[in-house]
Amino acid sequence: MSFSNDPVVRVENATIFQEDKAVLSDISLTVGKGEFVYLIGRTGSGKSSLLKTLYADLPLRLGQMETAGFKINGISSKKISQLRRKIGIIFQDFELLPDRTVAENLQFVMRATGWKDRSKMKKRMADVLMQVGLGSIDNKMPYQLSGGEQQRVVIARALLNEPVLLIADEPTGNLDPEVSDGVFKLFTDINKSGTAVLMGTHDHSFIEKHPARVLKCFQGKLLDSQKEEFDLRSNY
Ligand SMILES: Nc1ncnc2c1ncn2[C@@H]1O[C@H](COP(=O)(O)OP(=O)(O)OP(=O)(O)O)[C@@H](O)[C@H]1O
Repeated sequence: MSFSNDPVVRVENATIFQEDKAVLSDISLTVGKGEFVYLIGRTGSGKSSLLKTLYADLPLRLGQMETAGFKINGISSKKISQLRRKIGIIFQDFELLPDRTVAENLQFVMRATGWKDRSKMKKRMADVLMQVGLGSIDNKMPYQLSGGEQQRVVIARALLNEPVLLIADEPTGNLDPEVSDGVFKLFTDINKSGTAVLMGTHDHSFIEKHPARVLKCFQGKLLDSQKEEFDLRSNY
């Protein structure tokens, strides 16, 4: 049974693997409802591997993990679909279907997640596009949008089912600095409305502009600014 103030992420003594290699060993953490958490670390330190394990894209082989109330250990494919409805996942590459309009991209996810009523779908689409600062671009194709606009559509798509947690892996990595700032601010706005955000990033200027808890992958361990002091700016 899930209680409303349960953490959205709970990890106990987990080891994160890529094939047979332990990338992060014996890590434990919780992320509370509505928290904003950065995940940093040098390239190859294990950020994406940890995030992928949290959304059940990499198997969890050692330790305990729960994401949005779903036990990740031995999770079935049916439960993975249910989990993905409770969380939003955003990557560096915008990952829109290139041959479909914005509306069709959003409808595709809605149909796959059980929406049927056309007028409710239309309303929800308008709401999420408004939330990410996009007006009536429903009929545009992805190639007609800038990188920043495409990423906003991706974020809108992630918000369709009112996720309790957004997992973002380097979401501004392919954007110009000015555009990045706008997209980053969107994450802080979404967080203010109650959604927890776990964001992997190389952009340390965000941490200065919007200080929050920082997790750092470092030499096979996960450091946590709530528990210990470390250099937030350096990747080493
Ligand atoms: N598909 C894969 N198969 C095997 N090893 C992998 C795979 N993906 C990543 N790795 C290895 O796992 C380790 C952690 O990689 P990971 O992608 O999690 O790091 P990261 O911190 O997200 O890096 P970046 O900042 O470059 O995205 C690295 O040594 C990497 O080479």
